[in-house]
Amino acid sequence: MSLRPTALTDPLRNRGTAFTLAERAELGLTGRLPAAVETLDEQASRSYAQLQRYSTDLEKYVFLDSLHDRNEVLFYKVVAEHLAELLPVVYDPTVGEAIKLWSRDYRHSRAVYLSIDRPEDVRASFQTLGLGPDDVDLLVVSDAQEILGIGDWGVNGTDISIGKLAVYTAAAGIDPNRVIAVNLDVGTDNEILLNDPAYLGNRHARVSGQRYDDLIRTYLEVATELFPNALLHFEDFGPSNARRILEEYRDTYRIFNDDMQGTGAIVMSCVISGLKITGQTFAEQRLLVYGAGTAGTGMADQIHAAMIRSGATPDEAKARVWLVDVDGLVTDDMPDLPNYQQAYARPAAEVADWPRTGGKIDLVTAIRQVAPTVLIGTSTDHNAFTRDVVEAMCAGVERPIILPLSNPTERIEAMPADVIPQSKGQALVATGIPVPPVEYDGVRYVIGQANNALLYPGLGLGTIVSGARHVTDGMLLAAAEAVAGQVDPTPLGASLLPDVENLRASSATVALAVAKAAAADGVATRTHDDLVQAVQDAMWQPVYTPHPAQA
Ligand SMILES: NC(=O)C1=CN([C@@H]2O[C@H](COP(=O)(O)OP(=O)(O)OC[C@H]3O[C@@H](n4cnc5c(N)ncnc54)[C@H](O)[C@@H]3O)[C@@H](O)[C@H]2O)C=CC1
Ligand SMILES: CC(=O)C(=O)O
Ligand SMILES: [Mg+2]
Repeated sequence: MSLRPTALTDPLRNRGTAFTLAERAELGLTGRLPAAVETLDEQASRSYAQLQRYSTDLEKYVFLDSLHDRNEVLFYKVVAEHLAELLPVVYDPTVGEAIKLWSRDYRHSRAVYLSIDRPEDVRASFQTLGLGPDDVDLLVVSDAQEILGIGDWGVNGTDISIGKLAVYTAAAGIDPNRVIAVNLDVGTDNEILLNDPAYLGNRHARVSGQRYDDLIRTYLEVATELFPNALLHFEDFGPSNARRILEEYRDTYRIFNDDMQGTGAIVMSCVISGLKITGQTFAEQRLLVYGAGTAGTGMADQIHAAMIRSGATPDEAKARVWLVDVDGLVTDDMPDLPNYQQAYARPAAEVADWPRTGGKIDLVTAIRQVAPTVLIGTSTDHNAFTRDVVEAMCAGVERPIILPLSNPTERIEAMPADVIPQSKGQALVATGIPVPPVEYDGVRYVIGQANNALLYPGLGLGTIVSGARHVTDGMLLAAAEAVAGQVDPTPLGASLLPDVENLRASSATVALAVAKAAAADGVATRTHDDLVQAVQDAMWQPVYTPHPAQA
């Protein structure tokens, strides 16, 4: 029996058993479906019940991934109805497990693959989609060098672009018909992949230097020329490339680096909430970042800028930031200091008499010397925030903000179930992964999820609605304040961030603030009489609209 492509095989058009008899006749589907005509609600109940039969999150991921490839509306209906439960399945942390197995479990190909070995194919690869200049709002691209906290996964990292896009749609109603997931396959340095016969990517080491830079430039030029209104989201690039690309191109193209800017902004939200409790200003903070790569230095940049806005001079602000990386406290006498750490390297003379272990100033020592008000973990160093670390933080300040942000679960610096009791309930904690509340001394501590997923969907929606030419610092700050503005963190045990359950409403609020900031910064290209309504109207809903053939 021949199974030629039909509306049943196109996930963007497919409705399965929800196709009416008239639609079935119109679309050439007569006799191709069982007799029942179901509602979307009935289909969603069945799919959710099917999902419950799987016991592991990875199995659930595979089930939802195939639903996504079968019927896009139904997939988003199920995810939207169970957002807090399913976000960790379609996204972080489960997506990390799926990425490790991606080539072996290869099922489908909804992304665009751009190969370093065929740069001449970039344009043709996008043209195969048959999309016009007004058809695309958003592209998410990754070269997969630093996927979450699990490192280099080459073409397997395609699923991070797809997962980030799924969150854009589930959380902020970005139209899934108007997005493109992209993998830049520049090779991989992951020996496991290079020696795995099942690996599907370019089987050579990562290419860097001029050829890499040329591919990035070609991608930016071609994507912008073909889809001039689209936001170009960069995800999980290595620290040096992430920063270089953002700095070089952010004034020319509409680009956004989620790990630097999105994470920086969600951390800003946490600190804004924390300061409502401590009653301090940004200029009074002392920030220690443990793991000074893409995300860590991106956060340092945004908190440094906030210190200046709240009254510190640039030098005073810089003197309130400390980075600790693999070689301990980052100082300006260290050889081969990467460019992204240089701005915050401490003068060696300043720390000459600080105690050293194995020649380096370790995390606990730095905390004892500095008494940070904010400790951020973006190191991938699992369990690095030991009891000693937490106690040293509490010895320095009354209510330390402690943010173990590394993903996925096997990389997190500390679990709140340990940090809360170790700090006797004093630490203000948020994590990158979702974690349950902690009961301690009769109080229920709700732990906010400081994952950029709470921020970037609304930021993207606001950028699209306003047609912003660039993503400005003002838009990032507006997003951070809009997220923090949705919670009252002052009751004991309250979360620093809004609940994931309310993510859709939260994203709309963020989008509104971002669109206003785009206008204030002079980068908006679209004006709306009623911005609130414009944001609502822009949010795609998982419903079956009248079929074109019936409309
Ligand atoms: N919560 C969130 O929204 C986000 C969390 N992250 C997480 O942050 C972590 C880092 O991500 P990226 O910055 O993209 O990676 P990266 O590779 O750019 O940075 C990691 C940094 O940690 C350092 N490091 C590694 N081992 C260390 C150790 N034992 N002690 C001290 N420093 C160490 C590395 O030298 C590097 O400078 C990942 O786990 C990632 O999942 C990243 C972006 C967003
Ligand atoms: C959340 C995220 O973007 C990361 O862990 O890389
Ligand atoms: Mg990331």
